Formats: sequence, structure tokens, C-alpha cells
Amino acid sequence: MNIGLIAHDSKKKLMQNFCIAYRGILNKHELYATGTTGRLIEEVTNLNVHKYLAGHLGGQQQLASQIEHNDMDMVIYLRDPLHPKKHEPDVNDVVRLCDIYNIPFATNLATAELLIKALDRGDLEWREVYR
Ligand SMILES: O=C(CO)COP(=O)(O)O
Repeated sequence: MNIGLIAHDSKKKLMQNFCIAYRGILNKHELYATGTTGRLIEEVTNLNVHKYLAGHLGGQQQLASQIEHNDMDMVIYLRDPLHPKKHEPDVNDVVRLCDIYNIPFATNLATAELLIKALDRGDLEWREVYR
């Protein structure tokens, strides 16, 4: 499965810890991330991440384009709902595309954990049929 990973700056540490905790599941899948998020994940895990440009330099659009091609099976976007930085792209473009293609999407740790466990159980295998 193809998994998209994006984190606003204040959530990057959380994303790193999430990837450390679930690396045993994540390493069975293809990981795609915006540039900085992907680099930070690779720094603390031995996971291989396909890295797009930095989010604010077009990386988020690159990842969105992969969703638009219905080539993403799950997206975890840890966003900062309280103090997003000015340069940080809006989450809504990605939300909209995930809704169009019916892609499981998490914006917080609780949902991300539910999705990753579901992925490991095989609950998302229907994506291979309908992709
Ligand atoms: O686009 C993003 C959300 O702000 C994140 O991009 P980076 O991972 O490159 O920081």
C-alpha cells in the first residue's frame, strides 16, 4: 500500500515518534512524504521514504497529485489546528482529494493509530480492488 505522511512543523516530532513506534508495520509499505517530514522520519528510523519537495515549495501539491491519480491508499497529515505557520499549506486541498477518492485520512494521532492498526490487519485491502 502507498501511505502519505505530512506533518506541520509543530507536529514533526510527533510524526517521528509515530513512525518509530509503528516502523514494523510501515516498513511493509511504500511511504511518501513532503520533503522535510520525510527527511526527519528517515533520520530517526531505518524506513525508506519517497520524498517530495518541501511542502511549501510544492511538495504538498506533488503528494496531492498522487492522490488525484488514485495512487495513495492512506494519508496521515498531522496538522497543527491551533497555530499553523503562515507558510504551511492548507490541509483542505488534501482533505478534499481524499474525500473524492475515498481514501482513509487521519489528522491526529488517535486516528492515525487506528488506521495503521487497521492497515496491518488487512482492513484496507479493498483499496487494491477499487484502486
Ligand atoms: O506541507 C507541509 C505541511 O505544512 C509539510 O511540508 P514539509 O514536510 O516539507 O515541512
